[in-house]
Amino acid sequence: MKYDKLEVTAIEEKMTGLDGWTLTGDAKSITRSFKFANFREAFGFMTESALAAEKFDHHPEWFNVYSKVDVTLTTHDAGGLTEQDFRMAKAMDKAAAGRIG
Ligand SMILES: C[C@H](O)[C@H](O)[C@H]1CNC2=NC(N)=NC(=O)C2=N1
Repeated sequence: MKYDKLEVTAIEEKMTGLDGWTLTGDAKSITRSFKFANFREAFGFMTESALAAEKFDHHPEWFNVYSKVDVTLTTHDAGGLTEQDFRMAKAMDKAAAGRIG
């Protein structure tokens, strides 16, 4: 499935409904830093996110150190943001809910 790159106006509208995420200066990706109580919780979040990534065929760029997971979402195939990134952001928020330390 091919997803179209979103226009800046559509991105800005979507950002208003997405708490905690930041649009990067080039408007090609969104980022969020998740902090958990410990590594177990962080890895649980990553495991649940990985299953969502496979389901959506959309994979995060992420960097984990102990209880922190820094996430960047972008659609490599489109060279920017698509519906897939916002779908994945919501799935990751859901995976983090109740786990935030
Ligand atoms: C073949 C496969 O569908 C593509 O390579 C998918 C896999 N996961 C992906 N993840 C992300 N973030 N961007 C993509 O463009 C992408 N493409």
